[in-house]
Amino acid sequence: MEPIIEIKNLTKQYENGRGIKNINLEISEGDIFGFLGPNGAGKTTAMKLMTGLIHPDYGDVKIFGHSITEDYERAMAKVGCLIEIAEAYAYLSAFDNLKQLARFYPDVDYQRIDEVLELTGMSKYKHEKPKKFSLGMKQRLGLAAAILSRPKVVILDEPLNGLDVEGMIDIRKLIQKLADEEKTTFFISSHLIHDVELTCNRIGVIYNGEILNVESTKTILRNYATLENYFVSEVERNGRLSSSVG
Ligand SMILES: Nc1ncnc2c1ncn2[C@@H]1O[C@H](COP(=O)(O)OP(=O)(O)OP(=O)(O)O)[C@@H](O)[C@H]1O
Repeated sequence: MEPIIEIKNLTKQYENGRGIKNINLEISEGDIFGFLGPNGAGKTTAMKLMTGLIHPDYGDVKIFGHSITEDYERAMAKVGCLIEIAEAYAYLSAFDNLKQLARFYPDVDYQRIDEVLELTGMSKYKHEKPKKFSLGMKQRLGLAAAILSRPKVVILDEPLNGLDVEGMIDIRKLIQKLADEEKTTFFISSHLIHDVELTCNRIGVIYNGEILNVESTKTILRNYATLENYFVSEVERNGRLSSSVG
């Protein structure tokens, strides 16, 4: 089966020398891929490159076979994303925010707006304005916006930021439901080990701008019992490798 997202030799170095180096990944249809790494590992950088918000120094990302650098519109046609803080018009209601976005999609009607508000637990705040929302409520609205057009691929940067336990469970269930029932493919970054373990079926560990390993959650749990053990082991193994090389 052709991968839905193909990342090849993706490299971006900021002026201060930080960034990501030579990332290679293939994501298949219906995967809930967890991009796990500590603060500053390079997750947001990779996701900004994947969604064309910044340009790579080297390498490319293909989504449904279309290059993000050469054929941006086609590559992004079936992609929904939420990168960094969810932006919304502070003085428009949650519903009106989504209505603004819906203008770009001919087949998104008011019923669909209500549907995504319901799916993300935001129906009761439908007529309230984001200026009064908590971080968790803004995240939920951002997620509602990301899935509004029924995208086949959803790219989410730290989607659980600011959510309480109930919120995390709700959003996890929503992600799994969309992956199961609609074969939506998810690419999710997180530094929350426990949540990645519960949500994702494949996991890539990123550390210091490089991918250390990619493995199915099942295999990780069979061999290491917990994702935390695996993560520590991968980081240590890599540390030893780089020190022995250096
Ligand atoms: N615009 C920028 N200019 C210079 N350096 C940057 C820039 N953006 C990010 N960096 C650096 O690149 C590295 C990767 O940052 P990035 O935001 O991609 O990490 P992250 O894994 O998303 O971290 P977090 O979990 O904290 O959001 C960090 O060392 C960061 O300081």
